Amino acid sequence: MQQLTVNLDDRSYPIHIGAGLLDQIDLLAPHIAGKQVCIVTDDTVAPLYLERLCQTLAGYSLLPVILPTGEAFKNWSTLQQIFDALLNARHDRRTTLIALGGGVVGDMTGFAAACYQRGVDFIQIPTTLLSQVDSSVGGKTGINHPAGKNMIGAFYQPRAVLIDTDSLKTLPDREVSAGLAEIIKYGLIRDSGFHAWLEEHMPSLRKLDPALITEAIARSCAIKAEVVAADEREGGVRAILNLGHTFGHAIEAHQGYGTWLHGEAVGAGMVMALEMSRELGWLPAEDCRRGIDLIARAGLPTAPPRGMLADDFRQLMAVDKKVLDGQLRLVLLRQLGEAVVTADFEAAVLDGILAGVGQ
Ligand SMILES: NC(=O)c1ccc[n+]([C@@H]2O[C@H](COP(=O)([O-])OP(=O)(O)OC[C@H]3O[C@@H](n4cnc5c(N)ncnc54)[C@H](O)[C@@H]3O)[C@@H](O)[C@H]2O)c1
Ligand SMILES: O=C(O)C(=O)C[C@@H](O)[C@H](O)[C@H](O)COP(=O)(O)O
Ligand SMILES: [Zn+2]
Repeated sequence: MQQLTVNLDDRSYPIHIGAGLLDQIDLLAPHIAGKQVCIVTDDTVAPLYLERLCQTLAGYSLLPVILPTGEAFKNWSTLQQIFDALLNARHDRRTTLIALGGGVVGDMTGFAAACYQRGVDFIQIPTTLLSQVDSSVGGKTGINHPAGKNMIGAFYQPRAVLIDTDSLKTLPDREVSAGLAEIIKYGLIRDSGFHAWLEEHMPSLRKLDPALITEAIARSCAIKAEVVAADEREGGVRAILNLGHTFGHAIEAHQGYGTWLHGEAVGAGMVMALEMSRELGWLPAEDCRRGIDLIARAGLPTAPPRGMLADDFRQLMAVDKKVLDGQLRLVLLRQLGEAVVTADFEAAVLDGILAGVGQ
């Protein structure tokens, strides 16, 4: 088992990574203050892992809450189901919420924990590759709005993150590719050596080779933990974790949440960001080609959906959370492994990128 730490002073927390961790009560118990535990999951993950987690937590008073699966349900009415269950079962301020599932369950459980009785503890047990390398770490929680992704939420850190790599065995290939999008992101924004390592091992990573995927998870979590520790509430550098997301979130909202997976939209969005960085004369053409090749080799889309027009992008990108005083800011690359967050680009270059969409 490996352990990393997200360093945030008195709110620091461990990330445990290994096989079979779902059975290890000693990793969970230190982070559960009271007797009440509410396990939030979805109706795909529940039949796979809920029973096992309940057995691990047999000494506690357990309240399972099973939400409908998918991005389309990351909204107010699903969130309300969590509050209803907690109130009906008289959970008090010492309750601990546990998110057992992918990023949708994690984001909603974290937001519920941030709001319930003005804040209770929560633990992340991520079960998708994407949630293991990204969403379970860093404390961004929230729900979608029809007008834009993750528009309502809070920064609220978990007490611990427990990554059981065995849970990946049941993950569909399409979800593996979606997770690889965020892994590729880390190399592109922060670590060219990691990018080269991913180029070398992509076929085995897609097959979830146990040693390699564990290393990819640990390296990804280490980068995310470092960026979050430097800038918890995205006042500056944390925004580099948004590479491809301004385009990607627009794709998700335009297509209808859940039609394109988050990771797929980020894959296509990163291609747009890479191409824009090259067109600005910042990113060498060879680096751009390598980035796009790796995204394609991960089984991800490299172009936005047909039929999504430049104006669709413009409208949805205008509500991106990085927009300040009406000015769009994008995450772009100077070279492989070095990202910048900037509004300082020629509008014509973005026009050129958007002129190519819709075909
Ligand atoms: N908070 C953050 O920092 C952050 C970072 C990245 C993404 N996100 C959010 O995370 C969400 C995407 O997360 P996701 O890709 O995990 O999607 P998801 O939660 O929808 O899970 C994907 C699918 O896999 C299923 N599943 C989960 N674990 C499984 C397993 N072990 N075996 C089989 N099936 C399993 C789920 O039921 C679902 O159908 C988006 O809403 C995105 O905005 C948040
Ligand atoms: O943790 C972050 O910061 C990220 O930006 C990680 C992203 O992968 C993730 O999709 C996040 O939810 C996007 O945040 P948002 O603030 O753009 O909604
Ligand atoms: Zn993301």
